[in-house]
Amino acid sequence: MPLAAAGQFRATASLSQNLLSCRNLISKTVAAGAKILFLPEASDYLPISASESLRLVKPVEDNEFVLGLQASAKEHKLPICVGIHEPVEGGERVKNTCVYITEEGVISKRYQKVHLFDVNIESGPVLMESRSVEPGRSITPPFDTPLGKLGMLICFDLRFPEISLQHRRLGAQILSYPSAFTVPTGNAGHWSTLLRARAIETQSYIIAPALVGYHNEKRKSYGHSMIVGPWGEVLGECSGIKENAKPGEEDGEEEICVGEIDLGVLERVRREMPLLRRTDVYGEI
Ligand SMILES: O=C(O)CNC(=O)[C@H](CS)NC(=O)CCC(=O)C(=O)O
Repeated sequence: MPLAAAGQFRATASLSQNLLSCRNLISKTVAAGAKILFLPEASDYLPISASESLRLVKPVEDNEFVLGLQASAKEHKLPICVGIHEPVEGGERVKNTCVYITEEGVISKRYQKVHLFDVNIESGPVLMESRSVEPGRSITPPFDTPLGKLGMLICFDLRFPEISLQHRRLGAQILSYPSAFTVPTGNAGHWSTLLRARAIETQSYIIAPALVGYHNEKRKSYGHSMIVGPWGEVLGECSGIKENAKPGEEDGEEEICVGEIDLGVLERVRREMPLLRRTDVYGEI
């Protein structure tokens, strides 16, 4: 059965350093024999502020990180699905997107994050993503990949079951959630609980590559990249941020986890437990 890989690393504001980390993840993916590599949200750079993001953002044609990944995808005939930033024309904000790079090294699909992470939690985190990011307005319908039909979502989208159910209705078999999950929400169990819930209720494979460790003085991520099967079982998981991690330390090793994507298992789960909606009772959600 074909394997999917989810890659995990500690992104910084350096595109060239992040490319080196991702190239290392590509080598590990090729060595493991996996057929697609999924990389986290904001793999190109994790900015310390909105102004740094505006300074670093470039169209994909000029983005050394994306161009580097495209070359590697082509070299290894390895499709790569990766979270990046893209400019908004004449705007003061950027797009938080996920692009699918084919084994020919071509960007064939793109999704712009629809739900933005604006939170103010007393015990942390305080993040206002909408200050620097323009929200997307549409779903990218599920499309064919060597592993099955893929629906692309991003991080905070994970908390909104409606969008994943819509992907299922449109034919998705695999949902990807490239992420940079915060440590407090991860520690509260939200990450693994929500990923497994989305897998169980959509009866789909969930692939969730995540950033890990300290990105700068102010920002750190939870890690625990995960691949979950349509029965809710965790097929592969990376390690989490170290308990005593400090900014600037090499606390986020590059790591992949893999999972077998077996569409026969998926069809069986869907056949054995049909989830027929009672929209006559509660309407289409
Ligand atoms: O685009 C960038 O620069 C990076 N983007 C992110 O890190 C985003 C927005 S701040 N992070 C999340 O959505 C975390 C959600 C989360 O942690 C939760 O739902 O609990």
